[in-house]
Amino acid sequence: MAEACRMFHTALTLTLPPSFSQTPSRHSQPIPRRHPIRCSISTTDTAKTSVTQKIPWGCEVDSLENAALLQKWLSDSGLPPQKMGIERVEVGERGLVALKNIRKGEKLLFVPPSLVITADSEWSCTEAGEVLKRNSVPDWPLLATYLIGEASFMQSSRWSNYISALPRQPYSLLYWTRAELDKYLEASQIRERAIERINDVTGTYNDLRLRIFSKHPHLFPEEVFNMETFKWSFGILFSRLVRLPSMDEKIALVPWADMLNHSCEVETFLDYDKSSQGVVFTTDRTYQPSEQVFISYGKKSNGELLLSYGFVPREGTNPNDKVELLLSLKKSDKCYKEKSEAMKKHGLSTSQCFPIQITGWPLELMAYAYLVVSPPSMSQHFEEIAAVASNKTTSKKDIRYPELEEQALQFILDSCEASISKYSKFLQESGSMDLDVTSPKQLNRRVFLKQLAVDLCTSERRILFRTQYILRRRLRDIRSGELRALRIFDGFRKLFK
Ligand SMILES: C[S@@+](CC[C@H](N)C(=O)[O-])C[C@H]1O[C@@H](n2cnc3c(N)ncnc32)[C@H](O)[C@@H]1O
Repeated sequence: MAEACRMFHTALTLTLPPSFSQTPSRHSQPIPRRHPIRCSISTTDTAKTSVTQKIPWGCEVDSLENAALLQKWLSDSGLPPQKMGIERVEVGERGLVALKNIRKGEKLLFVPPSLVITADSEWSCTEAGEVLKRNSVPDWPLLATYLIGEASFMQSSRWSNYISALPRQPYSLLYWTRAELDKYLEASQIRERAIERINDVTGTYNDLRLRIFSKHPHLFPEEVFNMETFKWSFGILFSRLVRLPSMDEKIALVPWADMLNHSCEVETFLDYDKSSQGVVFTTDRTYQPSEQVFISYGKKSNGELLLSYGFVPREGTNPNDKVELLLSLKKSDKCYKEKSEAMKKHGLSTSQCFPIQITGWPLELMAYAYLVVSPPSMSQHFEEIAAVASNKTTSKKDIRYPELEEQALQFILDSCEASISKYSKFLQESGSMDLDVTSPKQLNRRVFLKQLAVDLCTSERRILFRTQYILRRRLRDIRSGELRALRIFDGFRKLFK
């Protein structure tokens, strides 16, 4: 799923194209009967009421009964015999476990295209699909609507066994309220990403409602297609949708394959295999019977994994972990106007985030720091530095201003320390908890969210501590080098005297 899941962190343009044709459907087909469902219409505070009471499909996250029915339906529908079975597992609640010895380099799964859900899948209500396609609804909102539509048909949908095995409430930051995000993720930039994502999903739903659903209420009744059900379907898409590079980069829900959990220690991902004509992955290690089999959801940081999948890997196990460091240009800067204009011109903001890994930080961050600390005498270079900071330049990237280096590093260090103190404040206040989050069902929601936040903040602060250490050492070296140079210069002066 690595490649496939890379899509989840690309900027998501959920909003629909501005011009929606309102042409009525050419051929109206009888609409299959929907099972009566009672979904409440859009709520503003999502956590006040549990979604479990609202979404009448799907199952508890650890339900094996529905998973067994899924497994049987898949076999009856053409899924070849498998070397793995769905079981309750320690990491990820349900997962695929080896039933036999599995070799390294073996291809597994072979899910045929007929069992894969894409934007081209047939709708139980053909007319609804046609309306969306006629309105050029992009794949993500189209699939979200498709999933709700199929779910509402329950047994009459061909995907009913699949949908019944999906979690009724996927783990996702979409289900955190604004108050919970503010309280638990105040220190982390993931909070902003979550708010942005929630707004995207809300905006997409409102857009669809305004432009399409309200015009075709017989196809998209509000009791079925509402904010609650969209939150569910987007939660499912964020945590299960994959991009299949060898299937023209199509995005797809792949039943069975989406029972595989993520491990930071493997690199293998799902893709379409043209020779066997199925979705497969190739193991990059051996598995003994009863061992859980993993794939990679992509090179994602702990924050990104929490955002889309609702979990944080064990501390220190994610080599792709990173933290976003916020750097800001002060309004009191003598060249605020010139610098902010140069930033704006290159798509930067006066408060800009840069990713930091345990192994270091990008050149863009250093360029941004140079720009912030550069004196008025360097105003002719502002544009050039901003271009490097924005990563949109084709010219040589590695700019160096030795005379500004100490100030730039000190500026980054100050920003890093300000961020560390935010994390430390949260971690101190939350107290040191040692709770097992592998069975969140038993844990009270607040404790569960708090533990996830503690895990995330601990891992992000760890990267910042390392950055702080490197910055301090570099500054110490620069300063001691300067001191040495000064002493040598002083020695020469005395000699000449
Ligand atoms: C693609 S689904 C995998 C199947 C899922 N466990 C199930 O039972 O439906 C992704 C979800 O599995 C869980 N998951 C996957 N990898 C995990 C991990 N390493 N640790 C904890 N949870 C994980 C998360 O809840 C995530 O949202």
